[in-house]
Amino acid sequence: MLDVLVIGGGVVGCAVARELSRWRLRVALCEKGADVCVGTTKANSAIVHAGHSAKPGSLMAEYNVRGNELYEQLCADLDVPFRRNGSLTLCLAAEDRPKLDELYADGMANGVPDMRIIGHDEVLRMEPNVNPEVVAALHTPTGGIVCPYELTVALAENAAMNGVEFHCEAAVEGLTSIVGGGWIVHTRKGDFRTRTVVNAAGLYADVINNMVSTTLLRITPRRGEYWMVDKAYEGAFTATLFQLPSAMGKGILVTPTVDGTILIGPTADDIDDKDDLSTTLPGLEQVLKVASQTWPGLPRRSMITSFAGLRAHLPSHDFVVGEAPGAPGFYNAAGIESPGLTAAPAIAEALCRQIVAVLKPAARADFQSKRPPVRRFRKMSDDERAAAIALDPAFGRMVCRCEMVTEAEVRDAIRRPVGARSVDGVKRRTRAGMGRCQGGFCMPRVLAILSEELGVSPLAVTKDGGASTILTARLDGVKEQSK
Ligand SMILES: O=P(O)(O)OC[C@H](O)CO
Repeated sequence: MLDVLVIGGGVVGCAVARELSRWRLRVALCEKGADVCVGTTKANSAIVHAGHSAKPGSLMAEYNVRGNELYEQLCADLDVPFRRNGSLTLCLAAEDRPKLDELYADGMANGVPDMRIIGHDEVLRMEPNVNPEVVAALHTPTGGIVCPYELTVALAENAAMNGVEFHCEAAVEGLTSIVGGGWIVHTRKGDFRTRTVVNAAGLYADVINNMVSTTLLRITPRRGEYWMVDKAYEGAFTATLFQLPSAMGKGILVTPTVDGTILIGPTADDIDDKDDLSTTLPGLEQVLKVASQTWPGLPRRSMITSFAGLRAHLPSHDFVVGEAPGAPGFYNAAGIESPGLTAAPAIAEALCRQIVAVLKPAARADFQSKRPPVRRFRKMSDDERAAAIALDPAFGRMVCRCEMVTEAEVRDAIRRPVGARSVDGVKRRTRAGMGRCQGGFCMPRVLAILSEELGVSPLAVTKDGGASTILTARLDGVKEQSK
């Protein structure tokens, strides 16, 4: 029997699993998709929020500020790039100036450190490419940026190193309570008997909660559309740039990413379909229009891709974290929309504390807080590159030219714990396919390496699990696998 079954392999589920792995507990995680990080976590603004936008007194505010504090150490332990680039919330019209005071007051109430309201000249000294009509801005130096996939994969790897079992393509179909305590969780990969359950199912956390709790939840998918600007504009901004928030959220931002691109978006549209990740012409036009108010020089012709993500929005607009009413041993992490990425380490800390108080396990003396560093060719000096190639010639074979990802890195991403099993799995772990050509050059090579490493036909390799195979048939006389 398990001690804890975590449902959902997004950033919250993986953070909870990793946190629980500090203790002598038998922990497993089941994920509906073919990989971790394929739901809400895979498409968001990649921001570590300072915490001034959350309503004082809310769980969002509490976990935002605490999560932000935890980021430095967490990312250092997991070898995940994280930058405290600070954020500016811009006031672009004189009549809106009092709104900055309100945000500042909320930030103070939430315990956000070192905030300042700065005037037009100082904003432009800090960010010369910002709209020169800016009136003033709230500067929050503790704001940061992180890559959500690198973080989630790293959390999963580290949890697996510490004994957590991962089961992908294991969608939950039902739960049965066990007389005397505990749950049987019925999944597409079989039944799991467990003393406790953590529901971190993202957009589906309401469906899972409603199977067991006396308090029903209803999550609305709130779609956000984005554009990604080419790396040629790296350095255009240092800070994350928000405009003033509205009833639908923090609005369309402009932010550097840890990988050198610039992300703009998201829109905020409530929709019905929890899986509808389509982009729309009006949505993408809206992003360009609003982002141009922040960045008048926005290069419309330098977008390398567009995408949409879905936020798991509850009408209360707050996180639901803790044991669910009427369901002993069943813990929710539901309604985790923005600032969920920021809050994930703090939600994990809180849920782990609650579960440990009930199960009373001993701490693991052999917990390994660090995962083996990832060797990223693009970040090596010339001497380091030469040494890496001398030891492993696969570092000398470039797979993705845009992002400088070598064969050695692709193989490593497949071989690591909770390793990549699809082309997009490799992309999320290495950035192969995330650059200017969006995989046009590297995808066949990644596919061939996956086929070789996994020992399957190239015809069976998928883009992102399920039925998403890429090749449809073998041509007579042509070898299946190119080397
Ligand atoms: O509009 P919000 O409040 O859902 O925030 C989304 C932002 O991009 C922040 O991550």
